[in-house]
Amino acid sequence: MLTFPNAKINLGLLITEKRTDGFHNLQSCFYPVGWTDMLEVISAENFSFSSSGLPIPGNASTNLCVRAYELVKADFDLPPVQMHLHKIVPIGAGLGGGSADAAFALKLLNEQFTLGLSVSHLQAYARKLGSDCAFFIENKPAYCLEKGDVFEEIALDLSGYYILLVYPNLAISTAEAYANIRPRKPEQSLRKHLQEPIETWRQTVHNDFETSLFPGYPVLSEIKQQLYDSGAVYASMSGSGSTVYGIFNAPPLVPNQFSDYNVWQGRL
Ligand SMILES: C[C@](O)(CO)[C@H](O)COP(=O)(O)OP(=O)(O)OC[C@H]1O[C@@H](n2ccc(N)nc2=O)[C@H](O)[C@@H]1O
Ligand SMILES: Nc1ncnc2c1ncn2[C@@H]1O[C@H](COP(=O)(O)OP(=O)(O)OP(=O)(O)O)[C@@H](O)[C@H]1O
Repeated sequence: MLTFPNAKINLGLLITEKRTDGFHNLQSCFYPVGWTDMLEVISAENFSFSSSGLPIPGNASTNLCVRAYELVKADFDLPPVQMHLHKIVPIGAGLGGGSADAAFALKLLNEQFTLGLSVSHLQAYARKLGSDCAFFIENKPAYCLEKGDVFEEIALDLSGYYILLVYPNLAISTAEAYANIRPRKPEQSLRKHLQEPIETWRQTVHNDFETSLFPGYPVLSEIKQQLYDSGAVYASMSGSGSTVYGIFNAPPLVPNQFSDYNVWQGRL
């Protein structure tokens, strides 16, 4: 069976407090985007995992797809499988790519081997693999709280808009980005701002990681400015970086300045 784990963007991201478990509570709207990896799982004599496309740092045995398989296998009599991941979504990019691979592996195993796992059961497995993972089980726009793994409905429909994602070939580790952040209680409601017209977001919808990362990586604020100069109605860094995205009313022309970067554009 073949599946296409997609990326996400964060529309606003407030880091509100450090938790006693070392993680941080946040508020953000997660929104799926169409930049995808490819993951194939077929039954086999022995278990194996391979990957192609972008090189994935670390040992294959710790790949999140393998960890997803092992997690389910601990509870179910899963047969051996051959897993192949073709990695396209940049890594250390704030796009949740690894988390999507893990969540889609869980969903695929559930379907392929008719395990009968419910959405909440799949989300419980996903939470064990990473904070961003649970979002990708339902994979629909959601207002996220706590570690980013507790969801509230949000009526937000950006279909009709276009997005340009710009990864400046700069991997930022999520753990390091969090280590340099100063949490703060929100003064205004992100949820309320997101319900207002997108043209107002430039003034009201912020990603707290921009404050801590932009001074050290000026290329990020340059890309954001170039996106606005190219006509974006809203532009921001996603997650803990380094991808910066712009949302447009019409398909954008990719500025020449981005020719050395890994870019993706499509409809929202
Ligand atoms: C920045 C975001 O992408 C926003 O959507 C996520 O919060 C990151 O989620 P993720 O990549 O799934 O992160 P995890 O793999 O769970 O954690 C990586 C590291 O990031 C830090 N971390 C992550 C999530 C969170 N809510 N608080 C944290 O402090 C922790 O140091 C953790 O060890
Ligand atoms: N399937 C996978 N895809 C990407 N990275 C993976 C995967 N499995 C394990 N990893 C490990 O996770 C690390 C990347 O984690 P990190 O959270 O920084 O990036 P990400 O998954 O691209 O998403 P984000 O930047 O949004 O958190 C890689 O360096 C790699 O060691």
